[in-house]
Amino acid sequence: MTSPTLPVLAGEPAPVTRPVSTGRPPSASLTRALLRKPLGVAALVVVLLLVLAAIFAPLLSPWDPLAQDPSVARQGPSALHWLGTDLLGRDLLTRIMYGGRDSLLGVAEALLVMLVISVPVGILAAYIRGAFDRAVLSVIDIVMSIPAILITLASLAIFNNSMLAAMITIGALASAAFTRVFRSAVLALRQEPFVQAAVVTGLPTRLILFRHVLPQARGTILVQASLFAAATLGIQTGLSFLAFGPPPPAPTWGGMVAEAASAIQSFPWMFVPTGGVIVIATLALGLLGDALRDVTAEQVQQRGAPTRAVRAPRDAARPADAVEARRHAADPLLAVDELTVAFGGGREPLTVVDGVTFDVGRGEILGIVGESGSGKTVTALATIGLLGRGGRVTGGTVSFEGQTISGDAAAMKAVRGSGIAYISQEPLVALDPSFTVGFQIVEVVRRHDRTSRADARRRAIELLVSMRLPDPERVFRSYPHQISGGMAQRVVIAKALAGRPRLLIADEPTTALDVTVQAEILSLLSSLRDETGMSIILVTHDWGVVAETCDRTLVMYAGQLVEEAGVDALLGAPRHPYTRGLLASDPHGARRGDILPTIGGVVPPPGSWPDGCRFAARCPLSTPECSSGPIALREAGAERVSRCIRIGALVDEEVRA
Ligand SMILES: Nc1ncnc2c1ncn2[C@@H]1O[C@H](COP(=O)(O)OP(=O)(O)OP(=O)(O)O)[C@@H](O)[C@H]1O
Repeated sequence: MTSPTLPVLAGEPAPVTRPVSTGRPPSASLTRALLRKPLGVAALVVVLLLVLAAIFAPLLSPWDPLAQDPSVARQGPSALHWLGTDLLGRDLLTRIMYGGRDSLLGVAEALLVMLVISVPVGILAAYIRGAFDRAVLSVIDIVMSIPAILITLASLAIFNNSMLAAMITIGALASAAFTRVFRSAVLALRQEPFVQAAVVTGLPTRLILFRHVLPQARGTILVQASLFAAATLGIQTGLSFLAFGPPPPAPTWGGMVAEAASAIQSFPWMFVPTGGVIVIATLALGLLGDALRDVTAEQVQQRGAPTRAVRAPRDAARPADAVEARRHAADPLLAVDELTVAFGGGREPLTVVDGVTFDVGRGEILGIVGESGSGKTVTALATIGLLGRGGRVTGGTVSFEGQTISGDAAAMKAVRGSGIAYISQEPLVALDPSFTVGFQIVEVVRRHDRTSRADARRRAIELLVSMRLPDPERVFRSYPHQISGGMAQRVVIAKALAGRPRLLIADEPTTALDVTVQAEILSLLSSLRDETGMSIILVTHDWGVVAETCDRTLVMYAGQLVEEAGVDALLGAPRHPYTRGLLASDPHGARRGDILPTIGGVVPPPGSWPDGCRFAARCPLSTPECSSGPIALREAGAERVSRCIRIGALVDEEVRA
């Protein structure tokens, strides 16, 4: 018999699920995956049979569970009594079926209380964070330090042996540990691109939680619910074994085992069916939980690791660069001033973007280029307040249409979706797999236009049409996994445009697409700018994209802006050796048979930046002066700047070439 101890964390938290492409609505995929596990199916069938037998006991059994008949007492299995009779001649199978009502109902009560408390509190704590999260964590610590079994016994004493009171107490106390599990699951989900994409389209938190976060956490919830039910069944039967709960002659599983134990020498058979049903029910619930956990883990593996690992080398202490105030337009749409971003908490956060200043004019397409790790994406994400966990703006400001939005959560929220929209390089992960494309666009249209469902649907179709999609109606009805990468990127752009943003930040929007589709998407972005006057920030590695699409370009290196110029000027005559090196190694300009030049060495990682020019170690023009101290940005011609003190040598080489 299981001793009555409270279930705490029933195993490792299951990985959060995000269904993968299976050709079916993802809501069905967890069930279908479970049905492919024979042990999981067997466990599910056993649980269902036990529940049905308990519910329909009066219909299924011809015997009265309380009717005694001493003439047939202590009998083994027979045609009349399939599992035999007990010490007073009552049919054992009938009593087991009726007894299941009390035990299974008790488990259901505790489960309900546990879920009602822990799911919403865990999800809200992870999503809202801040003071609420801290308060929740403190309460969890306090509740988990309370000796649960004493409180359960006390509640039985206070409420006159009421099993309902005991089960409510167990559910409430166990909810502390499960709140922690669900909180962790949602913390991981918060980083998922489709949740971030929902945030960036300006959807309210309530909607994001119920439509996009809760359905994805269902795998974790189901796993924990099954494992908790298995543990609670042990407690419930343990309590009835100890004569808590309904008094004899009412049948209870624990009470029947106690009766069997009293006659273990004279009638050992009675122990087999009465103890057996508890063992089978507990095993089935446990196996069901295990199968669900396997299924959710497999789904997570299939979709790959969702978020980037945090790197934490030490940051070198450096004096701040003197960045000149530069404005290309009198009234820029977006003004970013000395933006500095760091990751990691504690006393030594790691700076990854360092004093970046730039504007975006109205109707302008601004490119941001640089090698991997130079800080392009972090700059773009910080602009719209979407830095992941551990990332924060540690200096500088971001202003949109003259209003400072950095450090002002309400202003940032108001601007997202309708002022600034964001699209990432992986369109498929930016779409919630649980909903059709149409539903997701309509949701954003309705949020911003506050219009009827029919009007929102019309506008969603119009948006899909304007994305030059071949069969917009079909795409509207499709789930994200049913469309190609190119179509998905158009859908993501349509969704981003649903709020009529004035600025679109496109982070490598064509990287995951094949060359033809890349060209189509870029031409689509250019014509959107021409037709709507929308500004665009285009983060890219590709000089071809810059040449064809952008008006002006920033070159970033090791967290800094190292050159900024109009595209023609930059491509024609770079004024930083890094830009020149990047252009020389561009495969677009290479001729067949030529060996493509590369820049020797690697970008120094955050935390290892030198005090002087960060490119000096890789620069063919560097002199000792380059490494003597921080290099400030300087004018390098009309409306262009460069962070290089060797511009003269660069120009000389250019003239000689
Ligand atoms: N979540 C994070 N935690 C810690 N460091 C991070 C995180 N995200 C980015 N970084 C670091 O910030 C620096 C800049 O990264 P970022 O993604 O902005 O570079 P990038 O120029 O956009 O590169 P890529 O072209 O490969 O996307 C890198 O050194 C990166 O390791």
